[in-house]
Amino acid sequence: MKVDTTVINDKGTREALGKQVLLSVEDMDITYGKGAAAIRGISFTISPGEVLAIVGESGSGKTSIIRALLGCISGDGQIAKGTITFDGTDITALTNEEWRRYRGRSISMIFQDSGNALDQIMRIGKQMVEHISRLTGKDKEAAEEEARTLLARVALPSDVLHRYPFELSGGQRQRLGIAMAMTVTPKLLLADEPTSALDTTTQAQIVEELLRLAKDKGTAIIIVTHNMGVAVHMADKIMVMKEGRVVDYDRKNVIVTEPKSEYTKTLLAVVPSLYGKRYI
Ligand SMILES: Nc1ncnc2c1ncn2[C@@H]1O[C@H](COP(=O)(O)OP(=O)(O)OP(=O)(O)O)[C@@H](O)[C@H]1O
Repeated sequence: MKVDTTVINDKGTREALGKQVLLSVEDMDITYGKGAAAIRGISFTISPGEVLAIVGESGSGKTSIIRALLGCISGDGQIAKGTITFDGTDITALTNEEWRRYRGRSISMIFQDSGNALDQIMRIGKQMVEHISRLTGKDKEAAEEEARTLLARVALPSDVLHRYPFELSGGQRQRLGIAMAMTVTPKLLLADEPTSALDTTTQAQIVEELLRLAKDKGTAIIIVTHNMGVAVHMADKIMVMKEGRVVDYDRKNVIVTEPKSEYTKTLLAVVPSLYGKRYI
């Protein structure tokens, strides 16, 4: 089995990587129904502790790629071509049972509306304790302690444990979903517009928490965002998508200083006015 052990260096050429590549996607096409491939020729790699941002306008294919990595492309979508190698295994060939083992443990996901996936009429404490016990094997007391720690990490008070999801605001529910996704330290965390529903202060806090996860625990993070400012702030590598194709993919500093496509230049042009020079 071939695992890509190269990265794109600052000069835009591939070079051998000292550390192991965690995920390697090679020449992947995704089709929906019988039509031509909606997503074409996707190739990228990510190493432990690295943050990759996938940026692009609505419909450019970001969510399809994330879903392919989770084995759950929506509708009649499928991987028509290419390979996805995760931790040395070709995950395009997994059985449903094997997928279940991967999801939540090795690969975690934060959706745009993570909080809405919760049972709205079951107390949050009960849901968290069950979730933590199932993934970690901890007893009720230890799981409750862990639940408090996770809530603190996303700036939610521990009295949330006694409440129901429907009693929280949308932003609080999203933070709760993010806390649950952090229950185990996944090797790979996929985050699809994780902060778009949150106010600016909470967004910054969640971004810092995600970056800490990458730095301290070596979790590789793929963040999907339409916001180039967030990508430039967070990511080590940036992949820019347009109409189902990659138009730029490189280390952040290369994307910022020498973008290849006009589209990337357009996205970058609005960043300083929105976020100030400190992100560049
Ligand atoms: N279930 C589906 N059936 C048919 N086509 C689909 C389906 N899901 C996505 N597509 C098509 O695939 C392409 C990429 O969509 P995708 O949702 O991956 O884009 P996106 O960049 O994540 O968009 P957004 O930012 O709006 O979430 C689009 O042309 C879309 O119409």
